[in-house]
Amino acid sequence: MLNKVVIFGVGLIGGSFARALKQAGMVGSVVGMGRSTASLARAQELGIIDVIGSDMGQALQGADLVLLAAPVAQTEAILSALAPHLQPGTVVTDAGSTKSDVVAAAQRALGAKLAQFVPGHPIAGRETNGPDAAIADLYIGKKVVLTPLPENSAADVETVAAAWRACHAIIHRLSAEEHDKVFAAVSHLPHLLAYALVDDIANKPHADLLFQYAASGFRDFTRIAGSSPEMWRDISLANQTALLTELDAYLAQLTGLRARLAAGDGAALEGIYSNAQRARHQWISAIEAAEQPPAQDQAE
Ligand SMILES: O=C(O)C(=O)C[C@]1(C(=O)O)C=C[C@@H](O)C=C1
Repeated sequence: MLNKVVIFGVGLIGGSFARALKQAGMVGSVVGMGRSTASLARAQELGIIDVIGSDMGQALQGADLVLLAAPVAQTEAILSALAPHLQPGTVVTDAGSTKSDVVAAAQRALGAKLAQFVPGHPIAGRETNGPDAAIADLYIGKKVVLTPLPENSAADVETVAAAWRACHAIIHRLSAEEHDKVFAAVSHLPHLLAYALVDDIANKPHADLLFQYAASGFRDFTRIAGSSPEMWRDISLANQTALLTELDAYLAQLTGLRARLAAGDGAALEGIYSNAQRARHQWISAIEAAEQPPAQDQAE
């Protein structure tokens, strides 16, 4: 049970965390902090948070857990502001989609209090944001990747893991570097590609005609281009190196596909499409199989 939880950023991610903890009866009171007074007021109106925090010292007083759920570029500023008020016994975690930059920011901002920061990343989201998008079941059956620091105590890591488990998430662990490589490939690159495709179509002189006929294939491929541009700008830059590596690999794939298309090499195209179709079927089957039994943590 967490008596007091402080959440920076009460949108989809932070707001859903608060809602899930409340639904689980895991939290006494939730204090919301953030840049947008309108969002904080709305979160309070919706019952997501109990109190709007204005004074950092007061907000952190007696807090068991602090969650940073603001765009990753704000991590260092938030941690620097809270560091002087951070008391022993308070555990800080985050929900950032990148981890190496977050760890570096925490090292700079927290200094001797670094041990109290347990980095994390819930692998859940939608293309909508803001407090109105927050739902209690966002994390059910979803993975949360923790990238604990050597400085963290096992008890603090467990505090964070237990909070996410109360949201019915499944805990995994990776190093920050592994995490950033993996998510560059399967999350950050797809977002960049979706934005690129929609931007490309939108900039064509006959865009209206194209959008008029775009159907479910286009909708499925580009759903994530409806996500927050600010959040994805920050993620792209924070994970620049790994994202560039994945983008280069993808460009090479496209160049190869282009050559085969230009050569009219149907067999080669079909070979690539078949390989992708097989891999996708296997991936979907594995997800469905994992969803069957009750949620279990990955062997930690
Ligand atoms: O489903 C979406 O809309 C998401 O963008 C979710 C998604 C993802 O890429 O899968 C995006 C960012 C988060 O860090 C984790 C999950």
